[in-house]
Amino acid sequence: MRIDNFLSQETALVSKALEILGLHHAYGAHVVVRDLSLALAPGEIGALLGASGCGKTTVLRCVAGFETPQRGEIRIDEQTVTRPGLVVPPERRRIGMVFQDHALFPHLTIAQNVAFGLRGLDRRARANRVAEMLDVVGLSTLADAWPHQLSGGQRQRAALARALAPQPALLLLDEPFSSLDEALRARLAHEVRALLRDRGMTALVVTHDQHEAFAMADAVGLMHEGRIEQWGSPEALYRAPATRYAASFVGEGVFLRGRVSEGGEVETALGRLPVRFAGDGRVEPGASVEVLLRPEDVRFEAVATVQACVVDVLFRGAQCRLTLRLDSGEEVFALAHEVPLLGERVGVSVRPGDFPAFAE
Ligand SMILES: Nc1ncnc2c1ncn2[C@@H]1O[C@H](COP(=O)(O)OP(=O)(O)OP(=O)(O)O)[C@@H](O)[C@H]1O
Repeated sequence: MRIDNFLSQETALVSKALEILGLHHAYGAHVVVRDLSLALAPGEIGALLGASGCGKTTVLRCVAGFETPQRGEIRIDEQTVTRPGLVVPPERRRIGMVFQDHALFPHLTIAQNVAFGLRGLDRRARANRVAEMLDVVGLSTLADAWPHQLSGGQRQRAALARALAPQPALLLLDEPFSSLDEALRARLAHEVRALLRDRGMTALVVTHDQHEAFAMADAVGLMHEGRIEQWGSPEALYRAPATRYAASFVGEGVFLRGRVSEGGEVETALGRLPVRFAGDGRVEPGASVEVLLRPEDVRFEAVATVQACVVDVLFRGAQCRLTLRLDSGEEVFALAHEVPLLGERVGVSVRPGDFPAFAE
């Protein structure tokens, strides 16, 4: 057997907890999801990240069974739940859901909310499962409280316990923490990731907040106008953006103009920089390109051959983010521990390594 045949058969054998193939959905004439495909292995946490209106929630609603796409197939735990001519109803998809707005039943206690999806179990098994789930999310002492007596973060934990209680095959989370303040959001994202990993739960999170996506997911799909622009680990999205859009959406940074030299490096106002081109990786010498520089790529130094003027200082506690204007008129960010004076001229250098570059 040829090695490539062997590999493709191996790949086919790896089970998938969620598979979306060629999904296409329009509301009337307005196409919002275009030929979108993705897969999650069992226990994997994926995130769809993107600007408002790019179609993330629509993908989630198709997976949940609330929307019927015009084309494409969705498989949950190897079972087809959506394809042309077949739409399995939401309650038969073995999914759990957590939404932004808590959606707890206000007239039921927290324990009764968690028990809601457990009608198939006898009284004792149900009580045990509720107690276990409340323990998992740290709400055991609030079992008899009413939803309005809980804080926003506690309500989201309760919603998570309710979604996980029936032991779904897949958990869907739609902007789960966006109604919470920033510090709590970061803490809960981290906690929920640990909890889902612990239980081996497969999950798909939809968010416009890259910090939330990075904190929770193993793989992130950056969506743009109904398509996945890039699918990869948070590190890959940040360090090796596949497109200029991905480079500008994820993280902070600036694009520095430059020209490709004979040796494949790029001449810029910060000197000759080694680069990596996305796509097929080839750009002709002489071509105009843009090089992505993140704040941590640029160093501010007392002595350096390139000088710049400090035009802005953003104090962030442990570090400051400086905006430095180069003699070319272009501005770059740099991180610094010391705070220089506004208007001061300082030396600038670039860390060793190569940088993502995009043809103009
Ligand atoms: N039921 C609907 N009928 C008509 N248009 C809709 C409907 N639901 C969503 N849309 C439109 O489809 C587009 C994508 O919406 P969707 O909610 O999927 O995007 P999103 O990326 O989740 O955005 P947000 O983060 O703002 O929720 C938007 O332009 C929206 O106005």
